[in-house]
Amino acid sequence: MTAYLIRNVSVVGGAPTDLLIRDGVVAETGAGLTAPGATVLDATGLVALPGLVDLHTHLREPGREDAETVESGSRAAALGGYTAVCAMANTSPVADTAGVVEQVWRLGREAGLVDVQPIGAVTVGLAGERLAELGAMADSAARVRIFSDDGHCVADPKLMRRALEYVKAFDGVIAQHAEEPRLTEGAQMHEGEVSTRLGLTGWPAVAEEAIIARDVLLAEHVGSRLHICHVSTAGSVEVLRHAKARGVKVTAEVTPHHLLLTDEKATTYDPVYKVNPPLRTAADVAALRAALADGVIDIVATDHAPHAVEDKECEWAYARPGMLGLETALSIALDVLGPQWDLIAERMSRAPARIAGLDTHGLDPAPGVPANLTLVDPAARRVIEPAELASRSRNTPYARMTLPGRIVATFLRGEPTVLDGKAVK
Ligand SMILES: NC(=O)N[C@@H](CC(=O)O)C(=O)O
Ligand SMILES: [Zn+2]
Ligand SMILES: [Zn+2]
Repeated sequence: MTAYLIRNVSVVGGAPTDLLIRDGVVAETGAGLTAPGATVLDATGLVALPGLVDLHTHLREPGREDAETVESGSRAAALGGYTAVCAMANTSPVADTAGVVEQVWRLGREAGLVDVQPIGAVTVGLAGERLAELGAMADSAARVRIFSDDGHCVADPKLMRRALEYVKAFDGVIAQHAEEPRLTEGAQMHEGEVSTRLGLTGWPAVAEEAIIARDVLLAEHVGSRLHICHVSTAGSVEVLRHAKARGVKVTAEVTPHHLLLTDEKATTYDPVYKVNPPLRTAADVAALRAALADGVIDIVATDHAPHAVEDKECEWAYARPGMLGLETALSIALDVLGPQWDLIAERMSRAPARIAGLDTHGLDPAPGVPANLTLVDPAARRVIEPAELASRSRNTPYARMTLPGRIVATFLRGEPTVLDGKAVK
């Protein structure tokens, strides 16, 4: 194993120091380190963060390998500064058995670019009718702890209650895609002034807020852990604030796109802006940013949702919802939050690692800590070229935008997965 001596790096925004990485861990830190035989990286001006952890990634394998594979998604993740991703269960077949979650887990290990932690489905086939074999997935080699029907809402309150009760035994968590389906039939975009103007069927904020309100009450009743996927409205933030004040064990995520973009984008009719939940109003964006700063929203999660060209470059009504996220998330966070490195480390690495129970991730670089980390150049600016992305898909809403920050290197257990901004394998 090669040792790496990273010189003059700011650890989570602190004063420049050296980091020696050896045998998979951070061996030493301090000014003026020497290490004969180590590969030296001059990191002057760079910031070291604990490797980013994404709680919400769609890898599309098995089933839609044309849109993404575990390997291509892992490479996109590493290039985005991630060392671990949680892979959503809405694959084909659905990840609702020990067999499928073990397959995804093994493919992740073989790719070896990030740790891929499979998420298991809550219900068989995501159909919302019968609970999947949650215990078998938890006991499998993949050690599943997060369960989600993402893409669909667990709409039946009785099933949701039973799922929450079931995962309590092994400290699991149910990650809910909060969407009351009866309120979003035929929905194409956020219900509001813009949808009225465009004559498109709306997806009202209350469809999200009603499910979150119900589920925080259920989680409180049962005493289980609940996680809310892709929170998108100001009203949801108020429900979560209330629940957290009562001590409910609820955590919540916001996506980079909901922190930056609004429903005005729909006026272009470009389906790249079609996403679920939909882009909301500027007032929602402001409330989400404030909630991320004050902790009512715990984490940024990408909801990286690759789609093949034919599913995206068509009429708005026929396009699949979803956007790429892994390769641009840190840049959007930098744009939105500025260089608040401790906050970025907390919301994009430490807190998601805690929620997922990934105890070798989300740890600030310090002696003895597993060397899962990323080096960011905050001064760099880059133009997003869809054709240059490592993802197999091209549906980024940031095409040709100039964004701040660049991932220079990523280390997974002491081995570089990215060097000089390029994937090592
Ligand atoms: N976010 C999306 O718009 N799409 C996701 C599903 C989901 O996250 O709900 C997908 O799988 O494509
Ligand atoms: Zn979802
Ligand atoms: Zn999703």
